[in-house]
Amino acid sequence: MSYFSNVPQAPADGILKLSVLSKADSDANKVDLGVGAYRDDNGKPWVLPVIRTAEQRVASDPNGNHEYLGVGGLPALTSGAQTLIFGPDSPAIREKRVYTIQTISGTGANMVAAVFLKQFKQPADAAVYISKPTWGNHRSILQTAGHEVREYRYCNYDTLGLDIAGMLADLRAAPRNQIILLHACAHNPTGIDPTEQQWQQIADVMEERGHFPFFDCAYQGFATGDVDKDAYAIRLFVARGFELLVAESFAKNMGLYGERTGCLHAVTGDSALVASVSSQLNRLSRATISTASAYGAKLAGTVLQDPELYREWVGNMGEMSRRIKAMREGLRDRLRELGTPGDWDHVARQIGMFSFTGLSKPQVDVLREKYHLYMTDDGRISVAGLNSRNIDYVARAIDAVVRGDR
Ligand SMILES: Cc1ncc(COP(=O)(O)O)c(C=O)c1O
Repeated sequence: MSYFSNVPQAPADGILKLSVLSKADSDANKVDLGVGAYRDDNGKPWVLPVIRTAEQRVASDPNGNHEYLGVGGLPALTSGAQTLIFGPDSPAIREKRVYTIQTISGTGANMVAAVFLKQFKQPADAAVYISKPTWGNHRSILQTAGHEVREYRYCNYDTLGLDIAGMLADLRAAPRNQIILLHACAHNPTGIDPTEQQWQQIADVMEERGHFPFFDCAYQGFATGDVDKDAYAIRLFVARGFELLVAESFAKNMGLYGERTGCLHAVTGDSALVASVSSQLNRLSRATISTASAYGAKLAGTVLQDPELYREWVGNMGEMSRRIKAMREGLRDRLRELGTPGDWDHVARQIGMFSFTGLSKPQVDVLREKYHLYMTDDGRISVAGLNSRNIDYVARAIDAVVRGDR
């Protein structure tokens, strides 16, 4: 009998399966609205112009690019990332209450946070609460680290808006001192974020119940086009005195998908605790990956540290965000023109890279099989995959399935 005979087949990852199906489809009309990667109007990956400049700078580095960074990562990245998340005037940075470690993109940051929390959470049996729905990998990461995972209500599936009453009720009803995973901005998969006032309500309930905030920030700059506005929730929680963790990814907002560049930030209430917290995060990193990779960190670090490149980056993101908004409004307008049954305003109202269309699994299947249009089974589309050449086709295909095409 094989040593591996007790290994069951793992459930397929929805997004990866979709991307395999889409790659294998050679139809001329194919539209891939699955993966959340930024595309240009020709459907090709868009390399940010500022990253092209950073590439030239890094290539001319006289010290070469193959040096080992050492545990903790590249200081230019970790310090720049700290300012980006917490703001230039952050009390937590000024009072030296933050430790930042470089990670393998946002996924690695989530995993280091999950393992750290499993070892040190108080109480030891605290569960981690995730939004319903959330990024599919959250549950997998948290369970792999050994956490009990529970859900709080988030999406109102009738209006495709935020179920703030349900969310607050679930955070209130949870036992005290639980860990609450929150999307900092541009919620994946729904494209629905709390307003500033709703974030304050969330903070009120979390404070009342002693919950610990664990922010996942994978799309800073994608919600409003402004990195500072998109950090509102995190900065609010810090200003209100919460201790917290933030997982940060540069995959989307710098277009560094393949470089796997990210950070994990820990904010403590007391600077004296940073020494022990950082020693444990360094140990976890050392035990799993030693240290994250250098090249993407140098690119992102260069952009974050150079005021001129930083301004250019903000401009690039503004451009991305305007294009996504135009595509959202374009899709809504076309569906309205076609008289497609249903209220499609939510597509324009939602934010970030993703939208919840409200289409059903059977409708999603017909769109894929008959129209070569790829979206996840829950009806989520990556708006970044729309462009001026495919948007009419997408609207007509959606119109057909909504009217009952099978
Ligand atoms: C909510 C959320 N968190 C984290 C990630 C991790 O991204 P990456 O590991 O590519 O940085 C993603 C990517 O899809 C995401 O949507």
